[in-house]
Amino acid sequence: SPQTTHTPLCGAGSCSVPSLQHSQKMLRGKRVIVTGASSGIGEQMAYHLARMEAHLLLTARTEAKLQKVVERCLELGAASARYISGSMDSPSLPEQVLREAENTWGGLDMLILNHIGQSSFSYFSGDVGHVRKLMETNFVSYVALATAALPLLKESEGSIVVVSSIAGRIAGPFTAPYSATKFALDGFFSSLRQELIIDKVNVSITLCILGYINTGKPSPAHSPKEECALEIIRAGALRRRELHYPARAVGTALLVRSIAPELLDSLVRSSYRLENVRRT
Ligand SMILES: NC(=O)C1=CN([C@@H]2O[C@H](COP(=O)(O)OP(=O)(O)OC[C@H]3O[C@@H](n4cnc5c(N)ncnc54)[C@H](OP(=O)(O)O)[C@@H]3O)[C@@H](O)[C@H]2O)C=CC1
Ligand SMILES: C[C@H](CCC(=O)NCC(=O)O)[C@H]1CC[C@H]2[C@@H]3C(=O)C[C@@H]4C[C@H](O)CC[C@]4(C)[C@H]3CC[C@]12C
Repeated sequence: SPQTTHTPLCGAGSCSVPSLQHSQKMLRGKRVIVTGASSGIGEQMAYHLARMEAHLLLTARTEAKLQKVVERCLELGAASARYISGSMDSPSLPEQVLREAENTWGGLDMLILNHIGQSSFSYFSGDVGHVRKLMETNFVSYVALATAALPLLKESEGSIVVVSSIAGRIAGPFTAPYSATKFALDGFFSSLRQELIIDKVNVSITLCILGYINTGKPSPAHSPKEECALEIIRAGALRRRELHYPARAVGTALLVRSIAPELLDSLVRSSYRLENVRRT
C-alpha cells in the first residue's frame, strides 16, 4: 500500500533500513508544521526537528512561549523557524496556518497534529459545553488542518501525523470528554487513510497511541517526553500506520483488551486510588 511501499521523504537512499540516523536524515530541509509546540511533547518534537535541520512552523496559544521555542530551534540548527499563535477552537486558524506555510515555503512535507485543549482527570461533571469545546479543539481542528494541508501534501507526497492516546483505544474512567475526542480521531483518520489508499494518493497517515508520558517532574515510572517525541517523528518519517509508545505497555493493554475486555476494564478500574479523584 502507499503507506509502506513509497517513501518520498527518503530521497535517494534505501529506506528499507529504518535506522534512527536514517529517519533523522530524511527530515533535513523538510517543511514541517507542529501544533501544540509551546510545551510538552510538541516542544520536544520541535527541538528534535530543529537538530535534523527541518523548516518549522509552530503553533499554540501562548506567544511568549512560542517565541522562546523558536529561538531555541534556531540555535539547535533549524533550517528556519516561525510561529503562529492562536487557539485551535477558532475556526479560521487552521486555514491561516496552512496559508502561512504555502506563502513562506510554497509547500509542506509533514503535518504533526499534537495540541490538546484543557481537560481535567475527574468524574464526568455533566458539562456538555466542555465536551463540545474539547471536540472543536482536539478533533474538529485536526480535521480542518488536515483538510487545508491535503493539497500541499499530495503535491509533496508528504505525511500527516496524529498524536493520540491509549485513551483513544481503551476508555478508562475520568477522561470521558478527552477519550471521546481521541476515539473520534481514530475513526476519522483511519477512514481517510483508506480513501487515500483507494485513490492511490501517496500521503501517509500515522496514528500515535501513547501511554502516560512524563511532561512534568522527572519520574522513573513514566516514559520520557524527549524519547516519545523522537519516536513520533521517526514513525511519521517512516510512514508507519501506527506508533505504540511505550511499545510494551500499550501493546499489552491492546492485546488484553482484544482477548478479555472485561478483565482489562476491571484491571484499569482497580489501578486508581479513587479517593484521590475529583467529583466536580
Ligand atoms: N502527556 C501524556 O501523558 C500523554 C499525552 N498524549 C497526547 O500527546 C499530545 C501532547 O500532549 P502533552 O505534551 O502532554 O500536552 P501539553 O499540555 O504539555 O501541551 C499541549 C499543547 O497544546 C497547546 N494548546 C492547549 N490548548 C490549546 C488550544 N486551545 N489551541 C491551540 N493549542 C493549544 C499548549 O500550548 P498553549 O497552552 O500555549 O496553547 C501546548 O503547546 C496530546 O495530543 C495528548 O493527547 C497522549 C497520551 C499521554
Ligand atoms: C489531564 C491531561 C490533560 C491536561 C491538559 O488539559 N493539558 C492542556 C492544558 O493544560 O492546557 C491528560 C492528557 C493525557 C492524558 C493521559 C493519557 O492520555 C494516557 C492515559 C489514558 C487513560 O485512559 C487515563 C490515564 C492517562 C495517563 C491519561 C491521564 C490524563 C492525561 C494526562
